[in-house]
Amino acid sequence: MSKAVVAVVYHSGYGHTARQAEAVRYGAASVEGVSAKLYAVDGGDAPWAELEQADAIIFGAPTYMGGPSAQFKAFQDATSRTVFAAGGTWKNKLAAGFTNSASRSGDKLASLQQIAIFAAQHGMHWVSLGLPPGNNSSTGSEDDLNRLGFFLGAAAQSNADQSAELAPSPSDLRTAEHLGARVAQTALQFVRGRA
Ligand SMILES: Cc1cc2nc3c(=O)[nH]c(=O)nc-3n(C[C@H](O)[C@H](O)[C@H](O)COP(=O)(O)O)c2cc1C
Repeated sequence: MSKAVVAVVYHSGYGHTARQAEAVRYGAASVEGVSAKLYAVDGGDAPWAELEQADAIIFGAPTYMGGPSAQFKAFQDATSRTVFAAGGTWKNKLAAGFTNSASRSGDKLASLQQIAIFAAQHGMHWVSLGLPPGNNSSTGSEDDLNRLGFFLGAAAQSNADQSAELAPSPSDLRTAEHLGARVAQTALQFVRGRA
């Protein structure tokens, strides 16, 4: 049976989004037949050849000032030359996104939208979160999966006064794992369907 490769590319300034990224990778790797690898970026350098081997790329960044961090944006901008102008080498790969910030909203949606548009510019197929919103009823709680109620990708919230050992919350990390697993399962369907 064919196997699928999932890459998780992220930036994290202070470690919180790194924990979310590791949860995404863990979820993807939990799917049999899938290998998943983390790639931290901090500007315009990235392991381009390795990313080209991936069947799916999951992008993640902290939300800074209402959008993906500048370091992640520099990575995105670099793909104009290394991926787009190089022949559109990410076309027809799967894509998904995640973001983390201090406020429950914190304008995270703007970051996910920006990442989804970026994926579309590369001709990638966007995979949504695929979970109902949690914590939106009288019986809901902060422990619910997708407690922040996003559809486009996985969201996490890290209290501004807590270190990355304490935040994001366990429910946000489980939500991130779910996204990784969903992308991995979809990648297997694509890889095996093409085979
Ligand atoms: C420059 C900067 C801008 C920020 N802007 C936002 C924001 O727009 N919304 C928000 O909720 N949190 C904002 N934050 C808080 C971060 O998103 C939050 O601390 C996050 O956990 C950082 O993730 P990291 O440790 O992976 O860098 C900002 C933090 C910094 C340093």
